[in-house]
Amino acid sequence: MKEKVCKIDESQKAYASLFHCAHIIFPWLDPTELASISSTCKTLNSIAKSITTARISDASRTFENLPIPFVNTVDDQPYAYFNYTPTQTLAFNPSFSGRQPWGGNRVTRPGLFVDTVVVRDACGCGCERCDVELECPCREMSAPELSRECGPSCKCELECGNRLTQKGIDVKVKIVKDERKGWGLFSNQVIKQGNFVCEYAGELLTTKEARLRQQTYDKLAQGGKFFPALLVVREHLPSGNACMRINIDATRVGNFARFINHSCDGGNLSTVLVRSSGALLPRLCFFASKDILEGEELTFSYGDIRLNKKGLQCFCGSSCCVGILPSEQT
Ligand SMILES: C[S@@+](CC[C@H](N)C(=O)[O-])C[C@H]1O[C@@H](n2cnc3c(N)ncnc32)[C@H](O)[C@@H]1O
Repeated sequence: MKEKVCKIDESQKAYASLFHCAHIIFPWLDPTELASISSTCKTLNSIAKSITTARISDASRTFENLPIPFVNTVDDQPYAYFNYTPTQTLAFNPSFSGRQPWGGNRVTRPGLFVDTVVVRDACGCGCERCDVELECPCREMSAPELSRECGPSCKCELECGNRLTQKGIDVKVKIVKDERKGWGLFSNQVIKQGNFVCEYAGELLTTKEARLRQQTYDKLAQGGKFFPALLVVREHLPSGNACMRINIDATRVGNFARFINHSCDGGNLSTVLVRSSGALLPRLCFFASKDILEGEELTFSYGDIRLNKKGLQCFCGSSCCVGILPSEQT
């Protein structure tokens, strides 16, 4: 009798260890791995299900202030899988296959991402309260589509009134699947014209690397199942000549802005390059260009140039739709 009790203890211990290990390991698995391991036994299946439910409920892995849920009523893909960064990051090696835990009980920053690339000894402001000090030098605007905020070289902290785009998301959004456009970003509340929506975060690439990746992405996108998110931003001089080019690739590593689809009518978002004092590069930020209703899709124009006349078909549905997505020489 005594021996039997011991045996039960042992198997209970083994079961508890399996349960414990699964909770640690499963958040690191990709959807295919999770699906195959969940078919092995009932317990693992229920742990995998709880991970999937948590992933569906928040694309941002709690990196953002508000959860960003996935909604899919068109097929059985519950969520899109990618690595998350809330702000821009240096490029990873092309062979990078990094993973982040997602959907577990504990969320820890995996140390995968670098902070803002700063300029050492750059000038910043010395204000105590930039929102009341009108003379704050960081406030000056250099162009209508370029805004300036306080940054890493300033004395003020994140609570400063002149760091609007650095505090993360402040509006409710969701990611909804469409049969033809793939996932898209939708508002989950009314958003007033002029409100900050989000930054476009991803890997910062050299132009050489951007061109290489674009070639690969173009081929993969032909199949209709791959959605690249490489954005090229050009900063222009008043003369109209481009003076700086930034390549942001949110395909493998990015934030929820990677789900914003194109609209030929310009959509309801405008892009602004935001420079912050002491940061080497500006960040691309989206603001509401008009009042946006709850449930409306958030879109912007990917550009006007369509070099590839046989490019991907556009399904924006606007009255001025050109029929193909913008494409230009990267
Ligand atoms: C930045 S991603 C947008 C999110 C993407 N729909 C997804 O599922 O991940 C850009 C890609 O989405 C698709 N896309 C964006 N706007 C579209 C549109 N108006 N019509 C058709 N496809 C679109 C194209 O495949 C494009 O390369």
